[in-house]
Amino acid sequence: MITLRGLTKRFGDVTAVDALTVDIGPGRVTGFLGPNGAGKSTTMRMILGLDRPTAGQALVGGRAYGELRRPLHEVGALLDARAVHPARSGRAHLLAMARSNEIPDRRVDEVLATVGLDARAAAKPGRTLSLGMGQRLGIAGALLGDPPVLMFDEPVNGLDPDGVRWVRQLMRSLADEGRTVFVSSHLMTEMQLTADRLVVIGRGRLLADAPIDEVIAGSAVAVRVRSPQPVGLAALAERLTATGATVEAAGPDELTVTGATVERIGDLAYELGVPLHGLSPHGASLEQAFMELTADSVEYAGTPTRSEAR
Ligand SMILES: Nc1ncnc2c1ncn2[C@@H]1O[C@H](COP(=O)(O)OP(=O)(O)OP(=O)(O)O)[C@@H](O)[C@H]1O
Repeated sequence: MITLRGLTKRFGDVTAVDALTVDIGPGRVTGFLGPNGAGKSTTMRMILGLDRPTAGQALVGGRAYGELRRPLHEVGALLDARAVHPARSGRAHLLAMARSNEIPDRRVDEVLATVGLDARAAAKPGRTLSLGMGQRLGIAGALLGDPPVLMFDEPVNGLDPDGVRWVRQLMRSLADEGRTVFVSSHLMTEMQLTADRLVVIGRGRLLADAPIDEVIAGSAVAVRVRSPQPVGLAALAERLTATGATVEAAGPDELTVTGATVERIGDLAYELGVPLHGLSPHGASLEQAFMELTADSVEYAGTPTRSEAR
């Protein structure tokens, strides 16, 4: 469990992280999203004790990082895949980490196998590693102490499609083992496939902390409702209109509703005894939800080109 309480970081005039209060729980993959400069890396650095909060707390398993007796056994992190020693081999890098944390050497070979780095790749000096190999090495380092809490900053950066799929499966299996998995990414589609829950920030402030489906549903412009009973559908349309929603016929057995959530429409249909054969947010995607949520917190908004504006 990661606990943030009023977590704040200021760099001079810039408030990078602004009173962030959130719990990142075990047994699931929590995605960490925000536009460039939103404060994601600073938050992760504070959790790892690399930046000192201006105010508030960042706790891992109820303790500040500095109070953890055996940090590598409590939290593992991949923050920057390029942060490997240029001359040292991947294996030597992991061995050094292991030995300074009383972790047996054989664990190094275990984690190298887990991340798919063979003996030849693990023997290469850090400066010759591709970004993808660096990511795998960084993930191996995070897993070394077999910690219950794992944090990954942009872990699929530089990976090929096989690598991306592998990271996705790894996150899932780590969460299924009951671990806390906190992962940042710019890639919405990747988050949509990987995360169970999302924490979204903009200009350091919390914008959303909810299951991914809820974040997406919250932005749905319209909901499609299909029923084999035209009379029931008309009654449902009437009730929805009375509650302020906008209803349009989308076909003989289908309505398009705006201004009401999927849950609200489902509940009303149930109340009225109208059988539904379809109830789906239409056109909603995480990308769209993200754009709506963060519209006011983008630091450097570009001017949309004509094709983007459509
Ligand atoms: N050491 C520092 N000194 C001054 N300002 C900093 C420092 N580190 C971060 N910032 C500022 O704090 C804000 C948050 O930066 P941070 O890197 O945490 O954002 P991010 O969400 O990780 O962004 P990105 O997605 O671009 O990596 C930015 O405005 C950044 O310029």
